[in-house]
Amino acid sequence: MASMIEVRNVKTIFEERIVHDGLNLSINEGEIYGLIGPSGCGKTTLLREMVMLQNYSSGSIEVLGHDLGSIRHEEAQKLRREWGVLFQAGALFSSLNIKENISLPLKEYTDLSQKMIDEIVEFKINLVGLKSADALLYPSQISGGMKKKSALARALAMDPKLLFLDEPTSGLDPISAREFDALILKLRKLLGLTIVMVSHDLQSIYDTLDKVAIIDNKRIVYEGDLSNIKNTKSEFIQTFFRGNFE
Ligand SMILES: Nc1ncnc2c1ncn2[C@@H]1O[C@H](COP(=O)(O)OP(=O)(O)OP(=O)(O)O)[C@@H](O)[C@H]1O
Repeated sequence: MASMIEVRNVKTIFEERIVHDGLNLSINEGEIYGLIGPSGCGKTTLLREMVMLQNYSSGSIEVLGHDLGSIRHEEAQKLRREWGVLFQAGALFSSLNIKENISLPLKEYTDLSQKMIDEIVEFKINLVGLKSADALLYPSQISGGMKKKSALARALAMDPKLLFLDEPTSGLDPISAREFDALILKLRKLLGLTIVMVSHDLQSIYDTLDKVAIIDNKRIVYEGDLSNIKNTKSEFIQTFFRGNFE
């Protein structure tokens, strides 16, 4: 299995505060990989480091074979097109309709014709389970579930190999959350994506993740699949999973 992301001995220090004290993990092609841990343990920070939105203090992160610590500007620009990111807030532009939101990366990174862009956007809208007629709605006119789907369609606009999701089901009602989980599984199968996901949603964790890294006390206390997790001595793990191991 090809390795997509390698995190080696990563330390992250904000002023005096040590957030990560030597993280190691590896994410393989085709995996849905979860980052789990107590609030404030640095899950979002690690995700941001993986997509070059945040610097780490030492160690190394390699994404698709590129060492982010020594990457050149042009190479970095190219690499950014290889992934899609769905942040917690969804972050759609409120002044743009769904179609315009999804078109943004295609306009920014490609010189495709408007007709071509329209076709790609139409395809992505259907791919995430929205209707073609939704394309002209503005973010204020759609439900939370539809916002997440629209943001996901935008993250997929450039046909990325890698997809980063920060708590994708947070704020969704249980039905929409399960629908979103099913969508993620479908997309992985259909597009062969590798997915890195921060999550607090126990159902989502069990239903979608192949492998997890649990961050606690600044370190990875567990990396592996969920079936072996119950034997790990960690107060967070025992509390979080409430003894409900698979
Ligand atoms: N740019 C920054 N400058 C200073 N401190 C920061 C910065 N970014 C994050 N932090 C701190 O790093 C710690 C980890 O934050 P992070 O958001 O990564 O945690 P998290 O595990 O994702 O939390 P949650 O589950 O609550 O979203 C927090 O204490 C946060 O305040």
